[in-house]
Amino acid sequence: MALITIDSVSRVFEDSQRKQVVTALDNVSIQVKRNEFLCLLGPSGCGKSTLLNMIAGFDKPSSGTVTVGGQVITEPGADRGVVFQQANLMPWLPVWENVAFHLKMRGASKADRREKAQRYIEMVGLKGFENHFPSELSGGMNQRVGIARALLMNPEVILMDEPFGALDEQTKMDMHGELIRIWRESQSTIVFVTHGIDESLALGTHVAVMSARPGRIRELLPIELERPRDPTSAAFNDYKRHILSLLRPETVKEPA
Ligand SMILES: Nc1ncnc2c1ncn2[C@@H]1O[C@H](COP(=O)(O)OP(=O)(O)OP(=O)(O)O)[C@@H](O)[C@H]1O
Repeated sequence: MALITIDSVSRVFEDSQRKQVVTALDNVSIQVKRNEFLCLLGPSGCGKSTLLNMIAGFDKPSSGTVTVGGQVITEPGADRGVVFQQANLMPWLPVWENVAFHLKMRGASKADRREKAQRYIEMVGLKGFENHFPSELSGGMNQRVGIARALLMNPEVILMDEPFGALDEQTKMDMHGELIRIWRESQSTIVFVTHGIDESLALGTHVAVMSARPGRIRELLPIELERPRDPTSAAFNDYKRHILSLLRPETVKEPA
């Protein structure tokens, strides 16, 4: 049984300023099972964030439905944690308070927040930095705080929108390894938006390759590569070649 079902979802935006309509997603259907790691891959503007936002409950389909655990999504919920490209931390709060921020909103005591935060701070490898402030941490460390904050609510699904987009290549590769460890440890289900082919192949159990606007699913690929994945291996590059061919603009056939 699928945990997430995206069923015939379309999303049309009305651009009133330019007096035009934009079809961001056109009849998209995907299913994600528990513990899968789905990467949504496609060119800029193909509707990846729009799709993720609908799973998060920040936006609604123009037609079709998104269900998580059998419930039709109409609003955000604690069953779905979201990690954005920017960690969006509170600069005036130390790491542990940022991690436990949602608990504070729910009125949990300081002792309870501190204790609950610790487990996730350790899970993302930030032990020793509990009392640091965001400005004292690197970009990668701030993203770890954002991931710990999302994990703390113990969500069934973690939704990530290009979370490592602003990081340098080496830090990004380190974070990939960390994220796979966290995904396994937390036994969560992840939907991860990226426009990086290598990133999608480093992470996903599945890669959904999307076409340029209007966004459609060109192919949903199960990725059968052993971990840790070697981006120089022949098998990795076979997948890469196939994805590149899917992303290449369709060539116009000459008339016979
Ligand atoms: N609120 C909105 N109003 C009007 N158009 C929108 C809105 N949100 C998104 N769009 C349009 O829908 C299309 C898909 O946008 P979306 O941000 O989902 O793409 P994306 O694949 O995530 O792009 P990127 O990789 O550049 O972040 C784009 O053409 C965008 O301009």
